[in-house]
Amino acid sequence: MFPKKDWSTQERRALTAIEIEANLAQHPGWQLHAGALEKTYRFANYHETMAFVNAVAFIAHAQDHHPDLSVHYGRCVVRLNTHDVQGISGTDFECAARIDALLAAP
Ligand SMILES: C[C@H](O)[C@H](O)[C@H]1CNC2=NC(N)=NC(=O)C2=N1
Repeated sequence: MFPKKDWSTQERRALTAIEIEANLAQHPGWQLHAGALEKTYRFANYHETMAFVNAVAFIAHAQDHHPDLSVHYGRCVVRLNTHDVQGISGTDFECAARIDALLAAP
């Protein structure tokens, strides 16, 4: 029903610490924490938080890249890493940008 594709244009390899720093500078609010990219999104209430969570799940399915989500009443913590390279890849940053775009002003 929902399209799924190998969407990443990124080479599947672990980025170096310098590459991660350079990418973080282009992705406001994201930081490296315990081996993953992490960002906390805040919302007015549970309903808004869950709307965000469901939109992220839709992206994750379509892109076959699935962030860990920690869901709270007015907050969702998103964590991204790439299992097969045991690190952070360009795919993680691409996914981070797509999640941020959900909340960008039209
Ligand atoms: C086979 C499949 O593409 C992989 O297992 C995908 C699935 N979703 C994933 N999600 C995340 N966050 N990292 C991965 O490395 C990953 N790998």
